[in-house]
Amino acid sequence: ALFTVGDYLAERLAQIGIRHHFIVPGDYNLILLDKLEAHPALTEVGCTNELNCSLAAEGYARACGVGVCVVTYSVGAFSAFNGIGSAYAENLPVILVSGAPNTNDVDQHLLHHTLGEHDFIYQLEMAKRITCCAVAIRRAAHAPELIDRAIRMALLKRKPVYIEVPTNLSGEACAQPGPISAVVKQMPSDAPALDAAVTGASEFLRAKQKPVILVGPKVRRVGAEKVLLQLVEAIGCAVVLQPAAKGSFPEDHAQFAGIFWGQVSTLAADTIVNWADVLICIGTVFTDYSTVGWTALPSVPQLVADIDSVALANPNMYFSHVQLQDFLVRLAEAVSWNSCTMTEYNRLRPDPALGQASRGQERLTRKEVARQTQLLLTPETTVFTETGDSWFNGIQLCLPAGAEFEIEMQWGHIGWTIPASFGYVLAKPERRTILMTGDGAFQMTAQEVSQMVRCRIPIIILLINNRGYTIEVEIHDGLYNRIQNWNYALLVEAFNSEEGGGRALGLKAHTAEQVSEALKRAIAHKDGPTLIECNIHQDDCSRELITWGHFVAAANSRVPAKDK
Ligand SMILES: C/C(NCc1cnc(C)nc1N)=C(/S)[C@H](O)COP(=O)(O)OP(=O)(O)O
Ligand SMILES: [Mg+2]
Repeated sequence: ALFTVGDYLAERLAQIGIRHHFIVPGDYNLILLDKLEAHPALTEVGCTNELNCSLAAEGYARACGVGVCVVTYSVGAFSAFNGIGSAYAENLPVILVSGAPNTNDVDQHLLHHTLGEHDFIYQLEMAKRITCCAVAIRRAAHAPELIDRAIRMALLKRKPVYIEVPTNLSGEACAQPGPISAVVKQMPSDAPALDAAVTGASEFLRAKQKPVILVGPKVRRVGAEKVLLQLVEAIGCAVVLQPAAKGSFPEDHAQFAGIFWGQVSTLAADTIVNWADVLICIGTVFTDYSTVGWTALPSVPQLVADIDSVALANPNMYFSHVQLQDFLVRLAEAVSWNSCTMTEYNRLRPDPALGQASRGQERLTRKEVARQTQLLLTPETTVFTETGDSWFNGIQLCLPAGAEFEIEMQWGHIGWTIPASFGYVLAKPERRTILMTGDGAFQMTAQEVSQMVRCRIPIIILLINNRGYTIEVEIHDGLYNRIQNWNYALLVEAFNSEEGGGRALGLKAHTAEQVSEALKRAIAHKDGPTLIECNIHQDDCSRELITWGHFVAAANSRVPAKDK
């Protein structure tokens, strides 16, 4: 049979480890979808809309390192751009493939699913702004070079890419692909830079007494968790995590000293950070949200190890092209033991707060839901926490060894957990996946529960119904933070169809007793998702959210600088 452009793309996707591709069909991508579906290693997964399609690919990339979503031109791609923004912000290689108009029509005719003008490059130009590489195939002969370039850049930069395929090229003859090693080969560190960075860093640290390691969200993105552990155990110092890095270091490790989040830190992490005389920042990202409105920007000198660079505070030096993995391994060999901050932290470590169980019939509280969620956690559990008070409830969880934690703190798209967990579970079906989401968030992407039913995915959705946008209320309230209340339990059961698929189970809980009953049923329900609507009072939110909200509101309301 003829080997085509669509076959080339299918083969490359399979070769980089893709086993599921997320799609919404449209007349510009149907031939391409046929070619992808024809590949034995690829399984097509339909999504209810392109926002969810791109977020499902983002969640898939969290589980297996790369994801792909295939949409139609403009009406599809514009919605998918939001999930691509998340992939960019979260350093995830997601490949956005968009169908496009027939090449014969370009600059000749006006076409549907376009802006209705003789302009066929606007989408490519938009994609360039939110990806590390955007290509549009205009002739079949160019397909191999363009496809390989885009995929290679996605894997090298850990950022999304864009590939535009006109509807009449997918089925055109195309060269066969050469070895995938040429596409996936990583760039090794520059040897002199690596040597100098390690020497400089170990001298810099030798001159310090109280080192603390601060782990950021990028460590997991380059798979550096194991070499991080080597460095941690070579120094012996206290280790704290940024909130978006939760899950990338074992919380049962003796050196774990909590989540550092300024005034809303856990386990007194901020006290040891404030005592340190040097912070070893590994894969860290300091934003208004992660620094509690800039009130928790560390002020001590830092050694900053990023994805492919190292920066020292003294001497003030910068080393580019030093891969994080290489640097951590070499630094672990070079550093000397210094457990002084660990000794000090062990004196500061707060006693474990034993959540008091509420009595069965009392009105349900946020704390009680968090307490019962904690009891659910096992080494096989993955927790997705949504932007909202769920962030603060999730961050407080103590993860047993092996438990995984996903959060989208940089992009912060409410509703992300539903499609992202759907994508994630397709790549990691063996894990028990639990979502902590809010009523406002759920209303953004609820349709994707329908695909969990269709694919019989037993995700447990803990929907905290506090009647509105509570984070926003705590930052700055107004009528706009009120939303229409839904019958969430009834809604998910509307996705059950006689024509097949699994079954969604919708449960309501108003008391502690009802939550524990519902959780027992959720764990037993394997043939599809279970949504447990946890009804709590609208003012019942974490004190951390209130504290954090005050500082973020203050940061948001700074008057313009004079010279602007
Ligand atoms: C509206 C908005 N943020 C603005 C926003 C608006 N649109 C998108 C896509 N993402 C966003 N973060 C946020 S955090 C709501 O409080 C979320 O409400 P909910 O899901 O109900 O959670 P809480 O009640 O715990 O806050
Ligand atoms: Mg809410």
